[in-house]
Amino acid sequence: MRWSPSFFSSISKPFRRIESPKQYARRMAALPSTYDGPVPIAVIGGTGLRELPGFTQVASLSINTPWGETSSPITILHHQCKHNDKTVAVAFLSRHGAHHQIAPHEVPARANIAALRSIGVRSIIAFSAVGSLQEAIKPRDFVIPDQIIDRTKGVRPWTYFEKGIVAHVPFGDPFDEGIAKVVRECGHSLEGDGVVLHDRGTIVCMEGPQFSTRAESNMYRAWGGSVINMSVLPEAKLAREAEIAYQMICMSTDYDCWHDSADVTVEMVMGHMKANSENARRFVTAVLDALAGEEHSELIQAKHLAGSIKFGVTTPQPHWNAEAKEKLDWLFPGYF
Ligand SMILES: CSC[C@H]1O[C@H](OP(=O)(O)O)[C@H](O)[C@@H]1O
Ligand SMILES: Nc1ncnc2[nH]cnc12
Repeated sequence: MRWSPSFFSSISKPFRRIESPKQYARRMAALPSTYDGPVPIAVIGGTGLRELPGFTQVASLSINTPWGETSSPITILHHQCKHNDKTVAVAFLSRHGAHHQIAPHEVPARANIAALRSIGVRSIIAFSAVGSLQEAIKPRDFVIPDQIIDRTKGVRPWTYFEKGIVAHVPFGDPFDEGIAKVVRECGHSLEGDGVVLHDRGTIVCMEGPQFSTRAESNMYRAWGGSVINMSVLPEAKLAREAEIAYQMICMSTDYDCWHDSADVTVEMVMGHMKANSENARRFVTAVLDALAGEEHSELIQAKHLAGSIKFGVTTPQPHWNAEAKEKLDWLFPGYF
């Protein structure tokens, strides 16, 4: 069997021994633990995407935030751009941990987003395995969602503004249209080459970890849902509060349970992820190539969001709780 670099590390190398936590820790420890250069873009990997093979790992950062530790070390990858031969640094974080040991409701999203911001990240491309709620969105199709319906149950911490400092941010368009436009162009450039892309869609974020009942699945369809996952929230809300441009790329892995075909199982999700791994790898590479272009330098710095949170804070500064302020100062150094 010929070996080829694979996007989904463990599942797509069935004959390779699964790396133990100790071996992973040793591999990470061998990398430098600091990185000096700018890192404006991050990729958050989800189910089946725990690393980004094919990119050179140059550092592994362990960042402890006021909201705890991140899901996994943040690896810094060097990416050689196709168009201008420029090398860009990209941060990578595995949402469910290096060994998929973190359940959707346990993901430390506040720590993840805060840590990424602390190293300079201002744009996030988040990957997710999703169930399809529409016949036209077939397993292995990609969807670039533009709306979200929140069906989480309030068990996940979802804001940085609490305990004495109140703020409200606009969330009418939960994803970043500027980044989405680039992502859609990249997806379309790969069409006809095995990639099928749906430009828009509403993603339902359910609590999990159990999949939906058939009645729920049918209700989400009646609401106009296109796809369903367990992880776009609170990630997208926290990114907005942190003034980070955020866009999710969804890959359909099943028809959820509303469909006549077999009910969704983890095996089904993993099977489709594995089968489409090369397309997903090409998609993310194309997006990173495009975003590295000079014409997108303001976009990836999220200049359009910079300073926006200041208009959302309703608590007058003299009344701020000292502990809450200390945490916010970590997120926004020198800002307030
Ligand atoms: C293993 S199926 C359910 C699981 O898959 C998705 O994960 P992610 O969004 O991180 O790719 C979904 O949200 C659930 O967490
Ligand atoms: N059917 C489904 N429901 C929720 N999350 C999912 N992730 C992948 N498939 C899913």
